[in-house]
Amino acid sequence: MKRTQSLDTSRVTLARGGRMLIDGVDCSIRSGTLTGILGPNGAGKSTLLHLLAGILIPDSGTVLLGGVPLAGVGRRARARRIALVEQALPTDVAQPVRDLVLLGRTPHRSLFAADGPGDHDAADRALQAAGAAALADRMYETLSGGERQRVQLARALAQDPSLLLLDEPTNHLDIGAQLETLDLLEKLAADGMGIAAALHDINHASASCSHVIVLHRGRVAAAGATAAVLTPDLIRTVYGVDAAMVPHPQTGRPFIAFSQR
Ligand SMILES: Nc1ncnc2c1ncn2[C@@H]1O[C@H](COP(=O)(O)OP(=O)(O)OP(=O)(O)O)[C@@H](O)[C@H]1O
Repeated sequence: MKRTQSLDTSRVTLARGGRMLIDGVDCSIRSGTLTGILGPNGAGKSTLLHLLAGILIPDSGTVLLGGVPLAGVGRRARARRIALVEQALPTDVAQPVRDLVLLGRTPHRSLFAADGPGDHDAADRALQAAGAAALADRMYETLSGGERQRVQLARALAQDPSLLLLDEPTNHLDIGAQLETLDLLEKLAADGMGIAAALHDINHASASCSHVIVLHRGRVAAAGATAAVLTPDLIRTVYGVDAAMVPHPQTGRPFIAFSQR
């Protein structure tokens, strides 16, 4: 079981070029939950993830890690608790996959120490969990987009974080790999990790996320338990499309059929 951990934002704002990208956002990511961050293109999903990861500093408001201002947590201490898988994956990394995944262990080692057996075990477990074990000896730059996605997830898991932030983690993946990834995220959350994932596929959120935060033009349009938040009204307001909900024939969870208004 992971150490209990939380990320909270309180009235967080960020402006760029005279525009509010994030405008007074309050949100919470809790241990043991898988939270989908939803919203149309440009709504602020990636920006919010970067604020939660401490990569961007808010203009006003606070981000709290376990109740402590994130701004005061050092980089290594932060990296021991929070891992981020970015949307734009690097392509020009001339490195074997195993070495790249081992980089996830850096925050856990003393500054100039070499990788120990524990680090190699953690990297192997992460590669296995992310479905990337067969890629361990490949050069990263020769991988396909979907293979890179798995390897970056493995690097983040090797970091052994309490909080995992992912920007469109099913991007580039075929349907089988998408479902495997969502299943893995659900299992990690059930095991105590706090996970937030920006998702475009609302049905992925409906099927897998315990909670959702729906952003619209940099603000929270709605947040809470997934089934309560994802209503046809909300979807119409935020995405401008009609939505009909039916129970999924296998899981019983809401399945959403979309149509243009
Ligand atoms: N450095 C910047 N300067 C100016 N505008 C920016 C900057 N970074 C992001 N933006 C704008 O902020 C808005 C939010 O961007 P963000 O990437 O967070 O959206 P998103 O919800 O992740 O979008 P998508 O679904 O398209 O990935 C967009 O309109 C984007 O153009």
